[in-house]
Amino acid sequence: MIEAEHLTRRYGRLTAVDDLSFRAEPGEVVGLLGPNGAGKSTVMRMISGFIAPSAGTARVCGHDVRKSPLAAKRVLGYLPEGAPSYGELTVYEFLGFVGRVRGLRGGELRRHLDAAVEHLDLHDVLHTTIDTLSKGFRRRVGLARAILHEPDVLMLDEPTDGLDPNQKREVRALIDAMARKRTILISTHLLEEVHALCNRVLIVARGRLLADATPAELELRSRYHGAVSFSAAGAGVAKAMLERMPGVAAVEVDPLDGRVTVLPEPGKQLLEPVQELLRAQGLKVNEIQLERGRLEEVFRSMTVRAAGSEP
Ligand SMILES: Nc1ncnc2c1ncn2[C@@H]1O[C@H](COP(=O)(O)OP(=O)(O)OP(=O)(O)O)[C@@H](O)[C@H]1O
Repeated sequence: MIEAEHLTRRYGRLTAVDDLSFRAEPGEVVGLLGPNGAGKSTVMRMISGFIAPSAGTARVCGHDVRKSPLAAKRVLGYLPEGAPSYGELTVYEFLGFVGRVRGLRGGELRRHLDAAVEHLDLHDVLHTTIDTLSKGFRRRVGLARAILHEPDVLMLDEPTDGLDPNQKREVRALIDAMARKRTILISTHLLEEVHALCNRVLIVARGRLLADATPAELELRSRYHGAVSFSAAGAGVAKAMLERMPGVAAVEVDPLDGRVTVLPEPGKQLLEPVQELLRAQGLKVNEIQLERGRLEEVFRSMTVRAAGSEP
């Protein structure tokens, strides 16, 4: 479990992290989502004990990261931004080194190494120098390093940043497999990552926590929640009629593909009335969809509002 209470970090006059409180429980993958410079890495650096908070506390599995740093580090695996490692070592040498630093020796070290290599599928590159690996494999080595001591809590700072789409998918599948019993905190600025991995999201901007919710709860806040979208030949003609329909807040037509989206007033159901109107107009609908809401729009409106709230 991770508990952050009123975490604050100031750099001179800049408050990089401002009074942030949250909990992440075992079995949860919590996404720390925010634009560049929001303070995500600073939060992780404080929880990992890498830098000290200016105020507030963090606990990892109940261990205060300031008062009991060794106990906290023992239960925490951390993949820092960019997953730095010793590039001139082979994967085997590097993980062996990390294991020894972690206090593992002999058979115990071998068992942990084997498990991490197996989990991250590193057999084929075990004796390859890290600098010569693809980015995807280097990230896997970083993840192997983070889980080597079998921690209960994992913190991954932008774990798929800089990877190509296939590598991103692979790394996400690996993280998903690690999630079962652990507490995982992932920082990202990618909404697709939240969709793919997280069961809870903390939205931060300018160091402040703007939302702590499940992706589904955030979708509820979207003005597209309950919207009906469809494409049909000649759909533009129906726009004016749809706009006049009771319960409709707005109608948008995509300038690129002509897809129509009918946005509801709060709490209004539009699927059936829209279908009825289209039928009555004799429009042949190719495909019609009821939207759950758009995380992108919620994220953008929250973070833009936060950016505008102060000089
Ligand atoms: N050592 C430092 N000295 C001064 N300012 C810093 C330092 N580290 C971070 N900052 C500032 O604190 C703010 C938060 O930075 P942080 O790296 O935590 O953001 P982030 O959300 O992780 O961004 P990114 O996604 O770009 O990595 C930024 O304005 C950054 O410039």
